[in-house]
Amino acid sequence: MIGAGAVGENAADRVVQGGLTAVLVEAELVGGECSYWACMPSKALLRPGTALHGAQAVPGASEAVTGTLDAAAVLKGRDSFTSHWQDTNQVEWVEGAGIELIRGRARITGERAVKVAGLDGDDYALTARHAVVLANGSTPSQPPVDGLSEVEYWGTREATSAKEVPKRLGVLGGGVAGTELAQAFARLGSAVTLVARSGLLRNFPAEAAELVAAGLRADGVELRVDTKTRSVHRNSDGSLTLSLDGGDTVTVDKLLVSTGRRPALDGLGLESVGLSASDGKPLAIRTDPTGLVAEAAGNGDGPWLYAVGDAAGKALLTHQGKYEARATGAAIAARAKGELRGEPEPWSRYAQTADEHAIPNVVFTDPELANVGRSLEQARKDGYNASSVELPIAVAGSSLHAKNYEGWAQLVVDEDRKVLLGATFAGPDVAELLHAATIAVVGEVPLDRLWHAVPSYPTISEVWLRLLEKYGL
Ligand SMILES: Cc1cc2nc3c(=O)[nH]c(=O)nc-3n(C[C@H](O)[C@H](O)[C@H](O)COP(=O)(O)OP(=O)(O)OC[C@H]3O[C@@H](n4cnc5c(N)ncnc54)[C@H](O)[C@@H]3O)c2cc1C
Ligand SMILES: NC(=O)c1ccc[n+]([C@@H]2O[C@H](COP(=O)([O-])OP(=O)(O)OC[C@H]3O[C@@H](n4cnc5c(N)ncnc54)[C@H](O)[C@@H]3O)[C@@H](O)[C@H]2O)c1
Repeated sequence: MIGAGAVGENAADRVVQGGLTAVLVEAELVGGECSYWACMPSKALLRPGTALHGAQAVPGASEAVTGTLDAAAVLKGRDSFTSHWQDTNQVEWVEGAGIELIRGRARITGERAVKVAGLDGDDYALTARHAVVLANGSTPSQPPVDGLSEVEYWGTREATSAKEVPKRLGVLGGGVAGTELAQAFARLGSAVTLVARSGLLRNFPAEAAELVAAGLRADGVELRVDTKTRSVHRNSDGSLTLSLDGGDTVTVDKLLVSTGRRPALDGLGLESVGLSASDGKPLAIRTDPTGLVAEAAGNGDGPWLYAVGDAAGKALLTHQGKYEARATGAAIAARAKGELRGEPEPWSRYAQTADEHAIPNVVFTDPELANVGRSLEQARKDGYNASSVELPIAVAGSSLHAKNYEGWAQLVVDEDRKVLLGATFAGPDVAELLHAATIAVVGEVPLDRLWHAVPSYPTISEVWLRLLEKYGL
């Protein structure tokens, strides 16, 4: 396994559980991006603000919570969630799971052959008996903004590990990372301006994204959407000035650039197994449902090169990468034992079938945005005879949850089979509603049976009943 992030760890674990041996090669910290610079620290920065705002929205409790966030305590809590950027516990887990660890940077030198430049100064040449798995994550993209490469700016690593809260923070990019971190820092006390060349959270239904935008505005974030950033320059006092299309400028003390990520495929030696970039585009790979890399030399004769998680580029999310890793690890072990030949059955334990139908996504802003499966547009594009039903979330559970609760929900229905293709919820604390939708999509639960899944009264889940009623059940 090249890369000991959450995904590599899971692939190695499954392989060992399947009776094989596994070596994890890690160039930085065991646990990867999610543990130290992504999911965990960003959620640790967001959660205190959500808890405080949640209490402030409940009459009776709001009178008791009249202060603001303690930024120093929030940063301290974040430090604890990242184990102070030490991977001792994760290394213990790896050893306990019977997995070998080599610290160093790996590259592929041929079929089943990996060379590691060890952090101890030694080189290691490894030959896999069965498989090599790319689980080495993704790298941030740098947008083509004049002057950006000449100034110091924050990526998500610097933002999630920040030791201080900047007075003025600029955020470039209106995706998930930009939106979450803009709100986290606004609530910690920064004056935040978020510049997005298109809208905010464009991959989600507009009604849901608009609720998040309203939440950010309420926290004082200045949103400059549909605005291109032309250039950036550094001023003599160290601040940075962004020049926007239309002539406006924004001056900030720190600039976070969060304009997407792509699989980290450069410098991995993939050209040695016939995989190279063409037409001036970055190298891209395709994987089958077991994670097997298409067109890698030798994969046709005896499957050996797999990619999972961010490196595979199907879904840049920890939980989905770990799911891919479980399927791939199981497939490698089964192929080694001759229990699996060719492609596996969809929805079997060797196949990453949910990647095609049900990727759950939560944006941990306040309000939250939670989504699984296909949007109406995607469903129609993919050839489904799809319809949708949507509603504001206004049930007894939501009105009890917070004063002036505002939320929105949508179900996307396959009209031919009368099953759900997707669902979206936006509103305070809707993330926990998502798994019910994921189960309904993965289980292809017929709507007339879903009707019998009665939501408890008074919970926010009662919106399910309202949606099904509006659909006509
Ligand atoms: C700010 C932010 C917040 C996020 N929040 C969430 C969230 O809340 N929920 C969620 O599901 N996802 C979230 N994500 C996405 C999530 O972090 C990734 O999907 C996840 O980390 C991918 O795991 P991975 O194991 O594939 O890659 P990584 O975690 O990147 O691990 C890859 C590992 O490979 C190592 N490596 C790379 N190249 C080599 C090499 N040549 N040799 C040896 N080792 C190598 C790296 O050092 C790294 O440790 C967030 C991302 C960001 C940026
Ligand atoms: N809660 C979560 O699960 C969570 C949180 C943060 C990040 N992530 C994952 O990490 C990955 C990276 O996050 P992200 O927000 O950087 O990526 P993203 O793909 O979600 O958003 C990137 C944003 O940058 C914009 N952009 C791209 N090029 C630009 C340019 N040249 N100028 C201006 N804007 C530009 C895009 O329009 C988009 O709005 C995502 O794939 C996401 O799935 C997940």
